[in-house]
Amino acid sequence: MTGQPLLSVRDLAVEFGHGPATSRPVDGVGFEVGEREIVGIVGESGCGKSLTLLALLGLLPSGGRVVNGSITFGGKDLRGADPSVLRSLRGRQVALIPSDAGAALNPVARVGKQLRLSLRTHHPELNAQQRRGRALDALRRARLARPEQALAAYPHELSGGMQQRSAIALGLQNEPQLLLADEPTTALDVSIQAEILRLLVQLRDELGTAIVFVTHDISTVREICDRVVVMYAGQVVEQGGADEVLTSPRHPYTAALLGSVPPLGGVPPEQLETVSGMPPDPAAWPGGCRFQARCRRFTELGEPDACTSTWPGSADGLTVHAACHFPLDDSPLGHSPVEGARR
Ligand SMILES: Nc1ncnc2c1ncn2[C@@H]1O[C@H](COP(=O)(O)OP(=O)(O)OP(=O)(O)O)[C@@H](O)[C@H]1O
Repeated sequence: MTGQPLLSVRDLAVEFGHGPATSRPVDGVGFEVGEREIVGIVGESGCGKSLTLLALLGLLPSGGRVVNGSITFGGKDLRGADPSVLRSLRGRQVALIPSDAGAALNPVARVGKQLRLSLRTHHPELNAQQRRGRALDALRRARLARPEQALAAYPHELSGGMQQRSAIALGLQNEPQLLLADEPTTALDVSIQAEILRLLVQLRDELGTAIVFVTHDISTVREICDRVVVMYAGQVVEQGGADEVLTSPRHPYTAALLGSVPPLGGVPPEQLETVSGMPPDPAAWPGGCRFQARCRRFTELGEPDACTSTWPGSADGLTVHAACHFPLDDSPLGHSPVEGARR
């Protein structure tokens, strides 16, 4: 990344509950997103990916609060920002696309009306005809085959893929600088998933929108992301260029995650690796490295004290190399010394 990042997150922490019932599912997350960059946040279910995105926009679920860290977007501090500032930012400069397009679209309003309403909020200077034109353009840009028809349709009259394209059109029609996409393809068929991923890359190329793409599926990161942030148990354990991290992972967790997907372009092995065991509980994080209980390298090295006593990441959460006391060397992936158990 050259120059100032568009988005900079440092040491972000989110808590729920109080007293002994306090949990901290996001605990010291740091990463940056440059202009026009596609950054993938990847990790198993429950590692804190969605909460990280929601915290950026001040949209945490009830009871959730940001208790530490900084969020800077376009040079402005978002953590301390007034709710009205965040409201005007959302949909205009930053758009959020959830995994379930149904959640982004109002089921009782025609798609065209929803697009026009959002335009009216963010571009009051446009007249009705201009709004209709812009809405149609947004649907065309999202590659909806029959945009006029989609404009007049209720969401339930559209297929899952068309709904997701409409949600993308809604998110991108105000040409935001940053798009936050939370598992935008999980609810879709595999062939449609690939089309939506291609669409996101095309839109970045056409509009210059930076994208933070959240997924538990590391193979989609391979396809579209410039950089990758690997999260485990509320923390960033590794981040860097997607090619570098995915071909030469340094954190045993990244290597184990990669063992659970077929090799790119290669013949899938008879059995995929999986990461054995369960992640720890956000209400009772273990000391030291949180991956230790599932890490084969920890066992192979005779359970070194460092792993149980000290967090190996950086203090501001911006772990560029692996947050591991005994990272893997730079040998290309193939036979990682740390693999999950066989299924
Ligand atoms: N409303 C809530 N109240 C309390 N804890 C919550 C709440 N929402 C989420 N959590 C906790 O935060 C953890 C992280 O949730 P988050 O949704 O960010 O995970 P994720 O990595 O996005 O998972 P997934 O891939 O399944 O969406 C969860 O495991 C859960 O323990």
